Amino acid sequence: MSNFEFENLIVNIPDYPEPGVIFKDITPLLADPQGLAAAIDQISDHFMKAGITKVVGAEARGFLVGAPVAYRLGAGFVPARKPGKLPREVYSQEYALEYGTDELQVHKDSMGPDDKVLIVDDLVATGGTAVATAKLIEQTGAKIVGFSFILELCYLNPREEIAKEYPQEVYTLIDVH
Ligand SMILES: O=P(O)(O)OC[C@H]1O[C@H](OP(=O)(O)OP(=O)(O)O)[C@H](O)[C@@H]1O
Ligand SMILES: Nc1ncnc2[nH]cnc12
Repeated sequence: MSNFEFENLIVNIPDYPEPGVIFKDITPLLADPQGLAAAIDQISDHFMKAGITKVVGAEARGFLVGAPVAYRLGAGFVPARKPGKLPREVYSQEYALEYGTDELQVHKDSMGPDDKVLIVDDLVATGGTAVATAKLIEQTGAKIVGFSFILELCYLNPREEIAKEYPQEVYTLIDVH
C-alpha cells in the first residue's frame, strides 16, 4: 500500500463550470509519473484478489483510470459511453450530475452473468454517475463487486447515495471533506 501524497496534485478551481461548484482538477495527478502509478497501483492492489473479470469506466475521465486498472487486474475494460457513441445495440441509463443531467450506455454484449465487475472513475461527487453505471451493469446480468474512485467529495454524501441501492464496497484514495 502506498503512502503517496495525492492531495498536492489536485487543483481546486472555484466556480467552475458554474457558480458554487469547486472543480477538482486531476490533470496534474495524471501528468505526474509517480502519482499516476501510485493511484493505479493502489486501486488495482486493493481488488487484486477479488476475481474481477471486467472494469467499467464512465466517459470520459473514467476511461483514464479504468483501462490501466483493468490491465493491472488482468481484466477486460468496458467503456460506459455518452449517447450515440457506441455502434451496436446498447443498454441506456439517464442520471443527474452535480451540474446537469446526462445518459450513459454500454454495449449489450459487453458483459454478462459470468462477469464480476469493478466500477471505477476519477472522482465521485453526487454518486449519480456511479449508480447509473451500476444500473447499466445490472441490465447485462453481470455481478457488481465494488466501486473505486481516486477522489471522493464526501460533502456531497456519495457513499450514502450509492449505499441506498448498492451494498458493495466503495474504495477511494482521497477523501475531500
Ligand atoms: O458523482 P457524480 O455527481 O455523478 O459526478 C462524477 C462524474 O462527473 C465527472 O464526469 P463528467 O460527467 O463531468 O464528464 P467527463 O468525464 O467527460 O468530464 C467525473 O469524471 C465523474 O464521472
Ligand atoms: N466538483 C467536481 N470536480 C471535478 N469533477 C466533477 N464531476 C462532478 N463534480 C465534479
